[in-house]
Amino acid sequence: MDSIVASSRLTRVAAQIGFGGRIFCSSSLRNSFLTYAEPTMALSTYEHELHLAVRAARLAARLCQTVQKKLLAKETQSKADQSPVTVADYGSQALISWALQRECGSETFSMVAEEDADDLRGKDGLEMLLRITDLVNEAIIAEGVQNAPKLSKENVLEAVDKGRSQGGPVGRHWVLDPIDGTKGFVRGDQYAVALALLDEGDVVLGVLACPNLPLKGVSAQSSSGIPVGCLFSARKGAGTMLQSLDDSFVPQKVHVSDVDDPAHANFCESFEAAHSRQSLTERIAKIMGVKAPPVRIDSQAKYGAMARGDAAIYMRFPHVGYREKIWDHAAGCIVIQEAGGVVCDAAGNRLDFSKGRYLDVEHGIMATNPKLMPTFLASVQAALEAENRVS
Ligand SMILES: Nc1ncnc2c1ncn2[C@@H]1O[C@H](COP(=O)(O)O)[C@@H](OP(=O)(O)O)[C@H]1O
Ligand SMILES: [Mg+2]
Ligand SMILES: [Mg+2]
Ligand SMILES: [Mg+2]
Repeated sequence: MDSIVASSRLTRVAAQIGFGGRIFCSSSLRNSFLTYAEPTMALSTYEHELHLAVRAARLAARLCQTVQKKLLAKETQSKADQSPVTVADYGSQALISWALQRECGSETFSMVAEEDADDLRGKDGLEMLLRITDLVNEAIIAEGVQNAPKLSKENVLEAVDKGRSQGGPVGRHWVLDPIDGTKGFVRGDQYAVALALLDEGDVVLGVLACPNLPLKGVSAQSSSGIPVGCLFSARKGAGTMLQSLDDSFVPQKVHVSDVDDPAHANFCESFEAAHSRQSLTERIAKIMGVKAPPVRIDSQAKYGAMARGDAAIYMRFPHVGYREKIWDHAAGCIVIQEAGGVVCDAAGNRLDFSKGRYLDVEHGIMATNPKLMPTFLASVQAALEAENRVS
């Protein structure tokens, strides 16, 4: 932790931005913030939006932490696709939607988010909805947001349903996974609150709040004394920063691993075998000459871990028929790219987040540093060809 030192200056500036009530950062009041803070400290492109995203993701992460500590069986449901969703997924989405609309205004607000409120409407969802409404109001009170009205259950339904946008190549759209890695969350393992901003089809900023990720080393034991709780933030052209989720350390720039010898590289992949074909990734690693066993963790925490060099390679090859969604990769993708990494599909195409809620890719998603990418791509293609020959 030696290089991560506390800074009252940065913490003070950060505290002036956002929901603390000291300065209300709606776009209409943005200029007054600039005048107040420091006339020379003009916020460059998307800097203001990144601050909002960081504050919103932190707020939601706190709600998730509260819930994860004592999650009850009745607080988890199964969605139509059999995947789990909890009161914290909905609560996180409602909070972020509410917080961003409060700052940015609701007229032109657009958000592409994973959850919708369908299952909360009607008798069967009422108990869960009441619990979510309590959690959201408690989180707002705990944050000390000034003049915040108490949200009704209808307000919560509306906030969740704001995430139904179709996104696309025109205009600005927030992209949210309120809990990425819900299976990890329910298991008590890794998960991430993942928030990105799409502008004219391009991801321009991304935030990953990873409450259970150690500040150093993805596999650090709790007995090591290394604090837990990371927040990665990236802005186009400005790099990727890592700070502690509790804001007690100065943000630090991170960089992907620069290893260029596969024999010294390691790779990360999904914890859940159902989410990525582990026999294929094993084959790819073998062809490439990677010797280390896979680091398996849930959620886009993988992208964060990779952005700071914990793993040199990321692989995700879903089983046939699965279609990726943009919220599962938008924030993580820019976090890696701004840390100097490359993200693409198995044909070497960059990921295109401008096509709506889905993210269509060839075979899967892969990431590494620019030096390893040519060998990595060739190994993936060789492994896929070998698989075709067998079947
Ligand atoms: N059969 C499947 N194949 C691939 N991905 C799947 C899947 N079922 C669910 N997922 C996605 O995998 C995400 C978790 O990623 P990871 O495998 O890296 O932990 C889930 O995000 P949610 O937990 O937000 O639903 C979900 O979108
Ligand atoms: Mg889900
Ligand atoms: Mg997800
Ligand atoms: Mg999710």
